[in-house]
Amino acid sequence: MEIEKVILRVIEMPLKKPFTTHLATVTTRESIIVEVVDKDGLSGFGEVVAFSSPWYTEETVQTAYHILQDFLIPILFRTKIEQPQNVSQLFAKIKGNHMAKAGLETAIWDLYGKRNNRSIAEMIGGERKQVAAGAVVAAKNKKEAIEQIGKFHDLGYQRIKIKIQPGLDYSYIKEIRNQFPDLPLMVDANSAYSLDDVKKLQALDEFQLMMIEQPLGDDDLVEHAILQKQIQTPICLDESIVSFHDAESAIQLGSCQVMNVKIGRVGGLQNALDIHHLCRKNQIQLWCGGMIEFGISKAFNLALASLPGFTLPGDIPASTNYWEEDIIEPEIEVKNGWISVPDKAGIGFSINQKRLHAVTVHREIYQKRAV
Ligand SMILES: O=C(O)CCC(=O)C1=CC=C[C@@H](O)[C@@H]1C(=O)O
Ligand SMILES: [Mg+2]
Repeated sequence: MEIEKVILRVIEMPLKKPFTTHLATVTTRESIIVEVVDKDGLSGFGEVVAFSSPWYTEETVQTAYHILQDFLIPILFRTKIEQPQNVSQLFAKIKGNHMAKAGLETAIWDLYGKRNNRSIAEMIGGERKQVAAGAVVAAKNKKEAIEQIGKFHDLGYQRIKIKIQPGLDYSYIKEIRNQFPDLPLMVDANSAYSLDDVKKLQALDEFQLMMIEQPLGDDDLVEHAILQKQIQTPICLDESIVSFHDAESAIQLGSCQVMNVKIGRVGGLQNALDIHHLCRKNQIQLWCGGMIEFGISKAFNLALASLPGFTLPGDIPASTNYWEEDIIEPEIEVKNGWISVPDKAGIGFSINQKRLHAVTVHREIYQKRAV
């Protein structure tokens, strides 16, 4: 594949409702949409899921834009890409910046799929034709959260994830359990606790939670292994797993029983596949995490979640959960708690060019110079 042109678009869209965690509240989502164009004029699309500020990882829209423009795109123009599986190695000499790398690497996966008339799911070995819909409730207060849980429950979502922190945990979950005793429920702490809170976290064992996501430090593996020996609830890691090596170390240490895989956080689809194969071999359950992202990234999440090792519902809601109108068509729909995995070429969705244009706040074209 000869990439002739790369187009970077910064897009901005308000969320239908604020997304609140103890770290930050997201009301407007900024992302970079990456378009790679080959010599025949065919386009592939990827999405950089970094936020506008470094509250989840150290990356931001600005840092990712800089790394793409000044390093990754020039590397791409100097190299003939045989297949998308090789792109992550191509970027290996650039340290970190996983979301910037994933945005470009996934665009190349989409282009390759379109050129060869193969869906992403088919190219990566996906087996499921539909994946379970899962929702995240990140409301600003308990009352609103319980209302949202009721709505998702009625829509048939197969798992609800809520945000917890010290002071918003035991009584909050108890209230939810009183109203929804059998709801498949998990909690995400985004590193709000420390080993001083072991007793608080042990108390949550009474609620039959599916898992507790990232209770401790966002770069920790050792303390999570210590904690897992002291609580019944399975620990799931998110922020701590940014590479294949982290996943290997977490398994060796016994830091978790479940992992949330996000293509952006681990630096691309191939890295996510490598983690999938490792975790399958080591009986670590997986689910596909979300990044409050748009339909291009969610399309890759659908393909990833169709793999056999993704045994738990992920953060995969309908497009209408966050957006008045998504940038893909058709939009992602939940039917009786399930979402179909597209089997059309590439990401399997068309780009809603009118909507993409309407939400684009900055656009730049990078042309491969004739040598
Ligand atoms: O994309 C979704 O539907 C939810 C995403 C989500 O829960 C998160 C996105 C980014 C940071 C966190 O707040 C949280 C997570 O940690 O998984
Ligand atoms: Mg998380």
